[in-house]
Amino acid sequence: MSAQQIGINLDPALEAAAAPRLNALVSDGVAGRLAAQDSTLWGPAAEAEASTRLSWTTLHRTSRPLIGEIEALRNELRSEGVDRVVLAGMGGSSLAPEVITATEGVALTVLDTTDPAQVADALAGDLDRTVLVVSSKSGTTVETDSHRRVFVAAFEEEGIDPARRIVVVTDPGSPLAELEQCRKVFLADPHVGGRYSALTAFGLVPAGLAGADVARLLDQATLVADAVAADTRDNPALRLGAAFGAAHDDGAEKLVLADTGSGITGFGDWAEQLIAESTGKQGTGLLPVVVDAPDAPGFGDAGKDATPVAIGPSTGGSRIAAEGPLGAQFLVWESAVAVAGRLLGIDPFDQPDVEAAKKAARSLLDDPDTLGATSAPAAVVGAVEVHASTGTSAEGSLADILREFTDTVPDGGYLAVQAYLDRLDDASAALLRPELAKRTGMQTTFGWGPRFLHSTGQYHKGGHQNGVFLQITGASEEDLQVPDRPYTLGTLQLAQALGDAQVLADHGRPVLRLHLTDRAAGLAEVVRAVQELDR
Ligand SMILES: O=P(O)(O)OC[C@H]1O[C@](O)(CO)[C@@H](O)[C@@H]1O
Repeated sequence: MSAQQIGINLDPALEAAAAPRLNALVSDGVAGRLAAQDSTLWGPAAEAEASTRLSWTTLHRTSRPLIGEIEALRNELRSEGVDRVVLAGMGGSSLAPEVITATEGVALTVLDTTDPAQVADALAGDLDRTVLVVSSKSGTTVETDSHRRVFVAAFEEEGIDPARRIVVVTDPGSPLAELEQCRKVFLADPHVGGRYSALTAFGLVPAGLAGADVARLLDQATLVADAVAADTRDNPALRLGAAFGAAHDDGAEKLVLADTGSGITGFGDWAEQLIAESTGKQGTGLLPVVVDAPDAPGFGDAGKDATPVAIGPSTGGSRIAAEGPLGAQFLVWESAVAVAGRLLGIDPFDQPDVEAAKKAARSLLDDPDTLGATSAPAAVVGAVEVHASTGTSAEGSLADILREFTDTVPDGGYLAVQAYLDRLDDASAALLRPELAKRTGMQTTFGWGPRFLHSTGQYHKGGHQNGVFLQITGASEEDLQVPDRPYTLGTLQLAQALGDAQVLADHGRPVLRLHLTDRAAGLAEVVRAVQELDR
């Protein structure tokens, strides 16, 4: 493979619009300065944060010693018959290993949910063969802490010593770094933020333990590293970053990502967090819209507010196409988003609005009565309870309610579907994205809660304030108590939905929550109602 194998193709109009930005980036020496970890690239306000966030530019070299350690532990575990890997981690602590293993066809069970049924499914796997990787940079993320607690209890119940079956990935100094009940702690480089951590221990340990060839990823990144560090007009990261900046400034702030035959599985979900959490702040940013394929609604028919981006070869509808192997794409996209941050005038390394939703969820958990009161429905239609925030109506049929609600999306705005459900058993909820996009003609995103809170959640609150939010929550047949905590997973899941809805409403954004009292029947009713909408 040569560096040329990572190609960024732009349509001629975007190429022309990006050219002045590309020239400025080259003459400012941005690529070389980024490779040298110059924290002044994003202005004085961002300098302190950036000075502890740039080690990702050299991970293709500095992560090498990890490979042997991972291999040794994998061999040890396998010799004990432990070959099923479950990963507990949110956002940057699970998205990279998920795409790495999916691309290689290697099995990895990812827990980035508080849905009781989805967690129960992971617990129902063969625990005799299971190792749990607990990944958290901060060591304090509530979802990951809950997963660890339920797995410790389940291991103990089966007579399995949790200290032999838990592997930790965390930053030095985090509470998890001190965890006694674990087999091994991998300390990651603390000078890399979660969404830039694909080639640190956060990406490599779970993927490598599951059986992925992680050395190859580092090789792929190495082959493109010189091109990414070069202050030249054909630098793929500068080209991609300049195109993002030009598209944004032209009003096409949404990046519609579709795989066009890249050979990578699920790259959009990883890129979604990188783009949204890095750029969606101070009322600006790039909104990633991940779609199933180039023929999905929103891609080929994108309007002036959106840029169709092919992951893989260009297609008729794409304006940007990024081709190359996964390890190279990680480095190119991380660099491009950092460059776009400079062009947009924001700090690409903080996530100032994520904390607000966490805080609101925490205070709801502290006061379960409020949780009960907030969940009284404004209307009930079959198996669907309707909860509307100020400014949205709960009158008429489900289709009427949805029609009136989607009409509140402003010109050039977007509709976000947020499903706090089981992404395996309730997978059909994802159909709502193409259905709504097709019938409303609006850019529509879809996210599983609480996973998206660590991804597009930052943009929703911090980015362009033109989103309208459709939450779907559902009753759980069985709930799971979180050991030594005063809440169940189901309560936590609801508090997360209500907490985020509260913060969105505080930002003046319309929120409609549909609660499914019977998940299958309720989902079918919602899909039917959406199908009654027309443009
Ligand atoms: O690794 P941690 O500290 O558990 O955090 C998980 C995720 O939560 C966030 O900090 C904020 O949502 C992400 O940036 C990060 O990837």
